[in-house]
Amino acid sequence: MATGSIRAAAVGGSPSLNRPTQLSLSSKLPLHPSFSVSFLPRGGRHHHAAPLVAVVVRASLDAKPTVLVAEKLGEAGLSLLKDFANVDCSYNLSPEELCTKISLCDALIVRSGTKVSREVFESSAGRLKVVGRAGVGIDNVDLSAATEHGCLVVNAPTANTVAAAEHGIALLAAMARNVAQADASVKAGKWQRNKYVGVSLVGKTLAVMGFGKVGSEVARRAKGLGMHVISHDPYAPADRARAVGVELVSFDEAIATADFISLHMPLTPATAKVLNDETFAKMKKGVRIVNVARGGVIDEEALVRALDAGTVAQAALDVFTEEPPAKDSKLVQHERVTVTPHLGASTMEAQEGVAIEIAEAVIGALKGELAATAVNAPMVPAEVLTELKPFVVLAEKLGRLAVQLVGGGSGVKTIKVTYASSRAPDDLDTRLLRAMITKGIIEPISDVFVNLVNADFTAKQRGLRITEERVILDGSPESPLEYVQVQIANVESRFASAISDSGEITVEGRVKDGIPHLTKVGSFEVDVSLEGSIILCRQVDQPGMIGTVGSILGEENVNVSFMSVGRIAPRKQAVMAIGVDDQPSKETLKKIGDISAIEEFVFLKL
Ligand SMILES: NC(=O)C1=CN([C@@H]2O[C@H](COP(=O)(O)OP(=O)(O)OC[C@H]3O[C@@H](n4cnc5c(N)ncnc54)[C@H](O)[C@@H]3O)[C@@H](O)[C@H]2O)C=CC1
Ligand SMILES: O=C(O)C(=O)COP(=O)(O)O
Repeated sequence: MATGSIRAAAVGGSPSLNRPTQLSLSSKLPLHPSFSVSFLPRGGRHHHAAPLVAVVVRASLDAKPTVLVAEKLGEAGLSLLKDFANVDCSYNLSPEELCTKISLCDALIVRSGTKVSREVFESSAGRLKVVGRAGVGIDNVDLSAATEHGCLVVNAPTANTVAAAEHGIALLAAMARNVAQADASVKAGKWQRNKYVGVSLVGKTLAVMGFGKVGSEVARRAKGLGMHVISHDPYAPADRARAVGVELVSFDEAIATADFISLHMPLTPATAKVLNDETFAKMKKGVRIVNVARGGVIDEEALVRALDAGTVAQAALDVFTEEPPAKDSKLVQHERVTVTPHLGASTMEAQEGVAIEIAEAVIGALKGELAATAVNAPMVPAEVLTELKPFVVLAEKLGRLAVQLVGGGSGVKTIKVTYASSRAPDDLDTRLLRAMITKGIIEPISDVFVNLVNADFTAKQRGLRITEERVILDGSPESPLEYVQVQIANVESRFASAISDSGEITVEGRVKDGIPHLTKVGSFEVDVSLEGSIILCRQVDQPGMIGTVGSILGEENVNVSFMSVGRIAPRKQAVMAIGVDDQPSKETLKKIGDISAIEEFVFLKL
């Protein structure tokens, strides 16, 4: 059976922030505290062969969530939101007003004009579960604080791409032909045809810095204008650039050879002030710069110096380090600078699209789905999710069981999870399972709400070290997993039999006909479906035990769903696992404990 390699990995960091650019699915995971997900068998709870149905349960059915829309959002998006939630459109809130309001909101929707700071998450006191950024750039949202507070951040990454690219091209052409300056001059009663002679675009080299969604659309359009387009993007696939007829080059080559530079990278620590005194000095004299990305990628004071020195002939800027910029900003007032007030995404079409995209993402997240555009949660593809659904439930329940077995104030620190599967390691994405085990372990012992967003962070914060191992089995890899084992090391147990021969609290489970089952406790093999709650008893194996315990429970009308006995050998020690639908009273549990053959027992809530 169990053969082959074992891979171990320690988990400690925050969840991956990487996500595929295209993803079209949502998972049903509890991201909102008033929502939970159950997977119920169709046609009765013990009809195990029946297909599973995912059911989203809202704890308080009358409590509509409240969504605060803090910046102007397209009507189509607002109307979707209003069908589902109480919508509070409050624009131009001060930071203090935002912090006050947020404690009454389940979701917040912003554009680039609202800083969603750590204070906002702290002020929400755990109620805020989703921040929707109606646009691309999430540099105005404190992602670390969101993650620490278990708050999902979603954006609308595609609907304004074309608008931003068109604005980039508009600025490029307007700058080259002095459109804004000439317009102001004519309106001031002048007719200065010689002063506003421009430069041509055709045949000039354009360096597109950042070959993502907007950058590639700008490149495509610039090619149509007859420009020679090169690009610098350390992460873009060369074949995607080649397909548009663009060569990817180094940063230095791009800035040194370009007649025009157009910026399309996100603002990150690596791109902050990437255009500065040093890099301006490497540029061709008379270079022209367009920025529709973020103001912070340019050192604005250095740009003023480069304009004054003639290194940079012109600049066209839609974005600024501080928005709005100071009225007396030298950069904004510069004669050879064309400016717009962050209009890249502002077309009727883009705003309609963005509003719908963000409304759907926020509603999905509030319903307990994981939106495709999540920024601070690991993404799990649709097919993987469908396959893993019953294992997701199993993982959480094993975590819950394992932690409830801890006793003696020993402190939970080291958790080992083993996944046994005939799949190759790369073929099994365990992030979701790890998050659910973490949820199962932490939630019964704290008031922290754990979800896919903050699971790794919360584990790290509590000093939990979770290591994952893979047991690779022979056989057909039809099912993603054979069993999952959760072990807690260096602890005592309330139920000594849960300690395996190797010294850890051990619980192991499998999925049978779509239903999660507990199949091992300590070194004892059992088989009980993980529904309702469980009583574990260690006893001397002898006839009549099942009947005795069953009738004590029956007296109190506690329905027994499953019973199974795992024993070392006939008439030796055995562990009996009893699944019960209801919680037995203390007296009933005491009566079970008083049965002379029962050496120890424990009641565990699932
Ligand atoms: N002015 C406006 O209204 C709008 C501004 N934007 C901004 O435009 C920028 C690009 O947006 P999208 O194309 O949608 O994003 P994207 O994520 O599709 O593309 C960004 C690209 O930049 C690349 N990149 C990352 N670090 C880089 C570096 N150090 N040097 C060069 N390239 C780097 C990435 O590999 C990626 O290909 C973002 O900052 C976004 O906020 C987007 C829409 C509207
Ligand atoms: O999507 C982006 O990154 C933008 O910069 C657009 O910003 P806005 O939504 O227009 O404030």
